[in-house]
Amino acid sequence: MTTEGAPKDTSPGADGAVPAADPDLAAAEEPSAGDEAVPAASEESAAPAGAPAPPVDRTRTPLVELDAVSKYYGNIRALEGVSLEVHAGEISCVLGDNGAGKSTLIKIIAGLHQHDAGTFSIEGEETRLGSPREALDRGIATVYQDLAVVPLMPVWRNFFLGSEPTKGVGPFKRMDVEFMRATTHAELLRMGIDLRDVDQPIGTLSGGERQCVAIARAVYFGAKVLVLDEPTAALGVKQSGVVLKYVAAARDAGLGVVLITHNPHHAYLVGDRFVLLKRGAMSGAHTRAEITLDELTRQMAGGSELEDLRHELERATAP
Ligand SMILES: Nc1ncnc2c1ncn2[C@@H]1O[C@H](COP(=O)(O)OP(=O)(O)OP(=O)(O)O)[C@@H](O)[C@H]1O
Repeated sequence: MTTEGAPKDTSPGADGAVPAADPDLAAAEEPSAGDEAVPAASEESAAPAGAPAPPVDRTRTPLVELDAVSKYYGNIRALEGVSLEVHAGEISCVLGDNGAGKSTLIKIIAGLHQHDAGTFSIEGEETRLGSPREALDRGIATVYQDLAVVPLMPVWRNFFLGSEPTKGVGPFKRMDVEFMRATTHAELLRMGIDLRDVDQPIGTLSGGERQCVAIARAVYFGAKVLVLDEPTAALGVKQSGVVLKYVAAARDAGLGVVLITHNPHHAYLVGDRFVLLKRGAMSGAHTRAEITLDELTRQMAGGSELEDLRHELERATAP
């Protein structure tokens, strides 16, 4: 996996309940005895059943804020005028089709690329990140879709990869294996992941479980902002539900989450804010209270373009 950072100070407990608005996900079977129930919600609301979506507080300083950010690769406009707010305890979803600019946006937030125009602020301070290491030091952890795990190494070893604690001094210094085992088990449990054997090679876990371990790792290492690159893209319905539950658990632990996805159903299950990208530009930005799942889906599907196409087809086939 590819998240790392400084060991955390504190973080509150997580409760991973995710309301289900996607009928397929709502129907998904629960993964293990340790998992909590996924109550079904109407598609108009992803707040817990019956409760209205909490109002978005526009006065707080975001953990991360992009304001009219642009990025060009030579003549290619990868991003233009894109704005995004990421708040503690909230999930900001970035939706877009292939080539929309999602990866470019991640790379700017993760410190791999720098923006060409606009502003990028972390906790109110305008910033230009020089490297992924700098992003991590500022509390931004990115979990990529193709997690860089060592498949044959145990789960606990992957959990601490690159940040292994040691005990003893001088020639007696060695990795604190017992601490790593116990901590990995406890941290996964705290996120609601009851992995019976943390000694099993991480390669034996499902793709969804590996995503969950990466999320738990970011929380443990004290990330303030968690960027998730299409965490459900390669997963089936059931596994997607499990991963979204842990995305919500990270949010409930107080992190600000950026969820990149092309699936409006997945976004609406957990999202507080939605930014839609199309060919590098922002085609919409909404808080949860401002948009329904139907409308989000329509906009993602290129609502007005589809309408135009339908009219054209009707004209073309008219007698
Ligand atoms: N290194 C690069 N050099 C030149 N053009 C690039 C580079 N990276 C991305 N692009 C272009 O920038 C645009 C946005 O690409 P980006 O990868 O950010 O989109 P995306 O939404 O992540 O797409 P996908 O879902 O297919 O990964 C595309 O037109 C792409 O071809």
